[in-house]
Amino acid sequence: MTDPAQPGASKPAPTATLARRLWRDWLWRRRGMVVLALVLSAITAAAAASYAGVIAWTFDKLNSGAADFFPLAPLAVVGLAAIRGVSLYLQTVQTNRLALNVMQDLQNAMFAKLMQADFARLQAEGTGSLVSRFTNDITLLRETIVRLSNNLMRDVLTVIITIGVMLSLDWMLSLLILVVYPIAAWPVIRIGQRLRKTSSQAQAQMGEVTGQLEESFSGARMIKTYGLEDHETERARKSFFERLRFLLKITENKARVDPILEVVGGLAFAGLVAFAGWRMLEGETSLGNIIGVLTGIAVISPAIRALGTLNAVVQEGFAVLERVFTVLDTEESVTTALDAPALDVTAGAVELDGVGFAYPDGSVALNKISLKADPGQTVALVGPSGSGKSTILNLLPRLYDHQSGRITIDGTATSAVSLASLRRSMALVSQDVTLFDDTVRANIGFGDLDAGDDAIIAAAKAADAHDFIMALPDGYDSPVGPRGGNLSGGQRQRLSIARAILKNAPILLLDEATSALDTESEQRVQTALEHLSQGRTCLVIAHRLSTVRRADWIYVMEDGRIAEQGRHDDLIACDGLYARLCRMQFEA
Ligand SMILES: Nc1ncnc2c1ncn2[C@@H]1O[C@H](COP(=O)(O)OP(=O)(O)OP(=O)(O)O)[C@@H](O)[C@H]1O
Repeated sequence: MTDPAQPGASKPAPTATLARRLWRDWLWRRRGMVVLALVLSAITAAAAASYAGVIAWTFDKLNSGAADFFPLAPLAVVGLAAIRGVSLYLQTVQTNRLALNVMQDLQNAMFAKLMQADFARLQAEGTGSLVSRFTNDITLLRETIVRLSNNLMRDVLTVIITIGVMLSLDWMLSLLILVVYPIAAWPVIRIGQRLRKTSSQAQAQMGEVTGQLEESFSGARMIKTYGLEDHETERARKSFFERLRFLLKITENKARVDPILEVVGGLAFAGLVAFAGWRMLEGETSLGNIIGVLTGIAVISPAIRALGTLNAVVQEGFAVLERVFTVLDTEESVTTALDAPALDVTAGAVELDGVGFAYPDGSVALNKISLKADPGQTVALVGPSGSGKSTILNLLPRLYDHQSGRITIDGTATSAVSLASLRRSMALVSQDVTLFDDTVRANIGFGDLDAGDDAIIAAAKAADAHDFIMALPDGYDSPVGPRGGNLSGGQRQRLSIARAILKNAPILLLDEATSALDTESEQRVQTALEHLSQGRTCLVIAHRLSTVRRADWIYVMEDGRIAEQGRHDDLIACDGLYARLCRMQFEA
């Protein structure tokens, strides 16, 4: 049986990058919106450009003494202003709607992609930096897209149509302007390029700052008890200073744009006045034409100015877009074939055979590890810190892929089955409990999203959590608070055990809590864990004497290898590493 709804299923080689496909699909789906925005932009631009023609016509008529024409001129201007006002409003709303839709699509695509991303990648990037992608990056991108769609369509059209009108009035004068304006663009483009680089660095640094702030606030207990307030303040001060440096650099670059445009604009205007005066004295152009061309400049100047600064904004936005597209186009490395069969756990035998693994940074964590847990057995992993115990628990649900050897469940290689089915077959109960800021019911319910109330309550009873839940103000509907902050450590652990019971997976991966709970709490957690491990194959990183005594088999790890194995009494009798660890770790 194949299992199509699986994370990490490798798809056929794409013909275009995901980002490009997304963009194409998006344009096609929203073609109506795009066309409407373009039409409204064109009307707005045409209304603006018409000012030059109307003014030229009016002054030439007045100059020729057609006094009866006079009331028509202001009426024409008012009419144009009204058309422009209405179309400007509609166009602004339409282009903003368009931009916000792009943003939402990108946000959704990026979040969905990151949810499917390799665990290694999420670990390496860090929470702060990931969050910053959705806060800073997306905000910056929204500003860019809004500016881009507002200014690019409308202003480019305004410039093109107005220049057309100006050329028809006096092509020589107009050409002079067309020669001078591009000269202004060159330094602006250079500034934009520099800005893009700085902006990219500033975004990355913002991610670091966010991560650091999170650490400082979430570690408040440790910071206070260790008296690290000054140290943290100093660390934050350095990051804020670094941020200031980047922002100042960006501000300086942006601030250069307007003065450059001002000076070049002034020069152009002076040249124009001199040239126009000379042509008029020579009788080669009319007063109406000159005033019309000047009106044209007045119309295109703000548009060109907006386009000039737009370049800087766009460069900034491109830096962000590059980061977003990199996320979208990164291929996962933990994958299975699309038609990979679902894992069928018949008994629950877990086996590692000569497994070797090094983390992405090259540090070797496991060296030819062979171990097995027979169906229904509890196998304990014991060893000094850094010996590779957690790594084994990471490899079983394929959070990371081993590089050599074989990992099998009931004889089937974990790499040959769908990731979703593999992960469905295991429940992980870790010492750092993850609770979402939701109700007690929802937090247990994550074990099985289809479970009804009865199943949730039964799981809570088996985890010895029902009584304390009923004592909460709203029972199962009580919020657990951010990170489960409304509950005690033991209560949080019992909720996570209830969640695992509800998941009802045949294989249990358990990382026993090292942090001390009070005796009563610990006893309750222990009882809950005993319920949970009944009838399941259980691999446990053991920190308690009672666990190792009860275990069917113990693997003692050292430097990524199995140093000893056996049952508790036999290993104690050998008086080797295990006996030493027992004396230090458990009996203390
Ligand atoms: N994400 C990671 N990136 C790089 N190296 C890592 C990573 N996680 C663990 N390691 C390294 O792999 C080795 C095994 O670590 P592991 O966490 O499996 O040990 P452990 O026995 O579970 O330790 P502890 O009891 O302290 O949790 C260690 O040398 C550790 O430094």
